Amino acid sequence: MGYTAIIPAAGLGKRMGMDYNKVFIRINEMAVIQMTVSQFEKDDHCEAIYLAARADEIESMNELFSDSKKVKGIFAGGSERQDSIYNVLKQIPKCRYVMIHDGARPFVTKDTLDALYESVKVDKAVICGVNVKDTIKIVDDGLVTNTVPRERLFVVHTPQAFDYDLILKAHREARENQLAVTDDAMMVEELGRSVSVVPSNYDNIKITTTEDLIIAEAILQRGDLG
Ligand SMILES: Nc1ccn([C@@H]2O[C@H](COP(=O)(O)OP(=O)(O)OP(=O)(O)O)[C@@H](O)[C@H]2O)c(=O)n1
Ligand SMILES: O=P(O)(O)OC[C@@H](O)[C@@H](O)[C@@H](O)CO
Repeated sequence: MGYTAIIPAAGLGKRMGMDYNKVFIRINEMAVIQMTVSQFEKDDHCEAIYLAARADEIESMNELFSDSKKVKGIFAGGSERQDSIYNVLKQIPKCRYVMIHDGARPFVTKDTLDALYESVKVDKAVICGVNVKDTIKIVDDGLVTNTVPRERLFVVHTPQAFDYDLILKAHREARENQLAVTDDAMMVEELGRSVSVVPSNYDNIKITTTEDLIIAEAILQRGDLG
């Protein structure tokens, strides 16, 4: 038994400042979204991939993945990331486990996918991330009010892996309660359910601003992505 991947790619990429969606930016001839999807194509545990795309980009997305054996559906996204994911979740065939992964994170590795997959079979809700490298302070009106002990601080990445029934319920309740979230695990936390954590790595960046494109080129040039 494997998992189904849900990849939201229906954003605007406003912070990238380009006049098109950042997931279509090509680095070394390959669009970011193609790189992201290829990491799941290579993973034997991944049984199917579903994407969320902006309504006017579904056709281009279909063309990009017309030869894919695993991309089984591309659905219209919504106005927020969580709307895009819900729209996919409610339309896909019921499955045991899902991994939800940003279309804009092309460097997820097999190690991270394996750690999430092994853990979700036991824990039902699992995220990945890395330790904070910098000192973190709370600043109010330009003044430091607190320095937060960083040992317990974690930078959260995707994929996030869930039991399908649990994440569907979490999304439904979040919608009912108009809960705005920045990741999927927050909705599971809101249900009072525990969420476990496995390591990601510092390469698993989200392509968000132009600086990230320079890092992305460097990672690709290194040529050792797992
Ligand atoms: N309504 C939305 C918003 C975001 N996403 C996707 O969610 C992922 C992570 O979101 P983020 O980096 O915030 O992307 P954008 O919303 O495109 O970026 P920005 O906030 O700069 O516009 C991206 O792959 C993006 O395409 C989505 O599917 N639907
Ligand atoms: O807050 P942003 O819009 O940059 O990103 C939202 C999510 O994609 C992001 O929080 C997850 O990738 C987990 O970090």
